[in-house]
Amino acid sequence: MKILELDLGNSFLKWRLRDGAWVGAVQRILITDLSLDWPLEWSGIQRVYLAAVAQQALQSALIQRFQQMGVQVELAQTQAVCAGLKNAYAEPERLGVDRWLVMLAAWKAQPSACAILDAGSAITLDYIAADGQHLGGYILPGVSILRQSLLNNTARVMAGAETRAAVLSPGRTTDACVDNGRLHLLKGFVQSVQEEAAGFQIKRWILTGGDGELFKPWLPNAEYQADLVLDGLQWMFE
Ligand SMILES: Nc1ncnc2c1ncn2[C@@H]1O[C@H](COP(=O)(O)OP(=O)(O)O)[C@@H](O)[C@H]1O
Ligand SMILES: CC(C)(COP(=O)(O)O)[C@@H](O)C(=O)NCCC(=O)O
Ligand SMILES: [K+]
Repeated sequence: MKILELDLGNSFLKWRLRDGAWVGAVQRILITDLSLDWPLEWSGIQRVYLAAVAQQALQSALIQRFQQMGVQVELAQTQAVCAGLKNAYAEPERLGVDRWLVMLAAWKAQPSACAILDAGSAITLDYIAADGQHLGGYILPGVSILRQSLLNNTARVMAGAETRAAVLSPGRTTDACVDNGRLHLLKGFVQSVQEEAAGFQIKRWILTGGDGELFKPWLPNAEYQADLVLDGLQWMFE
């Protein structure tokens, strides 16, 4: 059966095709480049699995497009419990479905204590204990949002195009001060949560999300897995 897996985040729509054991390459498009008449070039798809945390209107428009093609869309919903993984939220459905799916994918791949850092539009961190209990987590502004919110709320901090050329040393231009400052902030966060995770007996670290690579130097033993949201969809529906 030909399945289309979709991850509608706050910055990008990511997708891949799956047919039995065959899995296609992941592709992505910026949400701002998505129009309602965006061509859906897929043919012969029998099902669509969708994880969405973007605006409701966009989610509904996407679902409607597939329905017009006669294709059923399975919309992922955050669960309270699945496969021994237990959501920490008192109102489980309020936990972002992308967070739930990355936890599910990590837990299914290896049911052991872990910390999962997902650096997308927002940065999320979630802890899972050895018995599958989600211990909760954190939501932070993402790498781009951090910079953009600074530029948007100050009159004279004017930086040029965004780069990833930052270093951990004092800047001598506005650009360098902004970018290097952000790097220090993120490193400090990672160091702080590593201490906390150790207190929870968590040694396994997993990195994901569009900006996941940026965190690698501070988490050298982390597994980097680019497509955990899409991986999680399979576990939810099959
Ligand atoms: N052209 C781009 N436009 C916007 N963000 C980009 C771009 N290239 C890389 N990024 C980075 O990718 C991040 C989004 O990563 P991703 O995991 O795909 O997010 P989401 O799941 O929230 O859509 C952004 O926060 C930004 O830092
Ligand atoms: C925290 C998020 C914005 C992350 O989204 P993303 O960066 O992947 O676009 C998303 O998981 C979300 O909207 N969560 C709902 C609030 C919560 O998880 O408590
Ligand atoms: K994210």
